[in-house]
Amino acid sequence: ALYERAASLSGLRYDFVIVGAGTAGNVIANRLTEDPGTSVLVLEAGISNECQLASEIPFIGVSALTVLNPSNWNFTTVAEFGLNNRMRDYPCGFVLGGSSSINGMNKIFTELTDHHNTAGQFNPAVHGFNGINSVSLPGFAFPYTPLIIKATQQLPNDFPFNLDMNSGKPLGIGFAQETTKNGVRSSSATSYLAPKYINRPNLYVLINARVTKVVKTSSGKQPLTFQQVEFTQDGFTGKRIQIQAKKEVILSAGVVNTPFILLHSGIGDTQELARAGIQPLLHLPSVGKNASDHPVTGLGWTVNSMDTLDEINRNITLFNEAFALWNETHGGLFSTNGQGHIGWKRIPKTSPIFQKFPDLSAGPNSAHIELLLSNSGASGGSTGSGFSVAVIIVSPASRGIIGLSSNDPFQQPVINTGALTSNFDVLALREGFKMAKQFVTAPVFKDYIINLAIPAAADNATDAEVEAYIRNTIITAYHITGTAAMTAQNADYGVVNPDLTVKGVKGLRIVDASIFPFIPSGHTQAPTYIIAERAADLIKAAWK
Ligand SMILES: Cc1cc2nc3c(=O)[nH]c(=O)nc-3n(C[C@H](O)[C@H](O)[C@H](O)COP(=O)(O)OP(=O)(O)OC[C@H]3O[C@@H](n4cnc5c(N)ncnc54)[C@H](O)[C@@H]3O)c2cc1C
Repeated sequence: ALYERAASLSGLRYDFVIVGAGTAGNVIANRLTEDPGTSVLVLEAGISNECQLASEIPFIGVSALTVLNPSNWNFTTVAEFGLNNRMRDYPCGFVLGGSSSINGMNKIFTELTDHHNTAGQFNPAVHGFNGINSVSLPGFAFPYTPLIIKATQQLPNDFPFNLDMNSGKPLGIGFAQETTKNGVRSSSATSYLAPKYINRPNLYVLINARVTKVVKTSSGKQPLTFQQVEFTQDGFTGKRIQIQAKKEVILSAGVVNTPFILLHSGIGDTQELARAGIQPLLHLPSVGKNASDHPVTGLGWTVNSMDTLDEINRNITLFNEAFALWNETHGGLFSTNGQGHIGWKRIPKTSPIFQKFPDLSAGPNSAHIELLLSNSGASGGSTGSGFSVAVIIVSPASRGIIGLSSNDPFQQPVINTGALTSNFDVLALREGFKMAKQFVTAPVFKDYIINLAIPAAADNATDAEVEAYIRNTIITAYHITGTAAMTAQNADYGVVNPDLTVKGVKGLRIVDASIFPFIPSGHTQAPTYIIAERAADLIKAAWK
């Protein structure tokens, strides 16, 4: 059941204690409690997802929830060197479902389970249909779809149509797939913690419970063991409560908070810990390092059409009509995340980039660049209509860090995504601009595209001007990963072993997006669900 206060819990000892009821944490909670003899407590710092309308409505979710909001940790990065010392908001979910309750819902690699395949926009042969989390196609016909499809026919070599980007072969342009069900967001909370699961008598989920550290339970010469967590429900000065795990503590607090909790527990770089005034217990210098993110910039064009999504973004009457339709039917534009089509492209092998840098993509079928095609202007201007392409580098070379600002677990972590600190990423984004500009040369756009709305990225702009535009406009795809990276058992770096146990420690495992050694060349929520499903099997096998 769901609990609000620790005093209502049945006790202070459970087989497994999971920190974070987010994307991964809820999968583990669900799978481990399939065995009625296994007790699981999940501690979630954030609020309940019940009655969070903005989270439910796919179209407004990201824009409403990435600004200052109770469902969001509302983090801010440090001034980032590669971004001309800009600081940026860095949202993470502070709610049941974690980031799956506030994210953009774009889904790469999973099942489709509902009824939106109205015109053959995906390949049923490559999907399962019984998954717990739901995936759908947009239940709304975007006005630009015929143009996009025609363009793939006119430029088939560079922009082939891809019937299903989740077939394992993502390259090309196809229909977006999203984590929605019948027009409503499907998060790990609405799916893996659905009533039939959360009502299991062996599953306890406590909200408003902020874990401050994991606690060493071994003494003397025993292996270093962490089978206890400390949390509070009443802020910095609140009473600390200790909970014991009979078998394991599983950290699923996400890419920022998982390394933050490890550091506050004395696990990390001993010098960094000592500087922050934390007693070092285990020297594991990779904790918080290797942060990898997908930087996003983009191009926009004005178009010769009134049939775009620009009007709804500025006309409150139209907005309210679409909202009313969603309220009545869960249909219409608001039933989608607004993303009709996505493209995945490789930078050609012959590009001079690869004379200076290695190819960091995962393989010959993995993209370097993602092109998110939007049926509206880049900045939702007050007049006119547009078409825009968000250009994202999905095989970035830059790496950042999550660190400590003090020994106070209520201070926000130091977040430096390291964006654009490798020149590879700047050069790759310039290649992405060329791809986006080439796409709109398809004859079908001749009477549609009027002009590029961004002079700083015009064809006659200098390389320095384009680079300045990129550094000044980069936002994030919110795909940070890798801060507790998995490496081989005997590696001299990394944070977790291939079974996701923390190196050099007993009783502690990490299951969330922080364990990826390399950032996936797609979006990150589907790989996180996959990691969590696999981890649940590993944990069950370890305790059989
Ligand atoms: C705004 C946004 C948009 C995104 N858009 C997309 C998208 O369109 N497609 C896509 O594939 N991916 C997207 N992502 C990324 C994707 O959602 C994440 O990679 C994924 O959800 C991470 O899952 P996780 O389990 O690692 O962490 P989370 O899902 O963030 O879960 C961590 C949980 O731990 C809790 N927690 C943290 N610290 C503590 C503590 N001290 N005590 C107790 N609980 C704690 C948090 O509150 C949270 O509930 C987006 C992310 C964001 C933030």
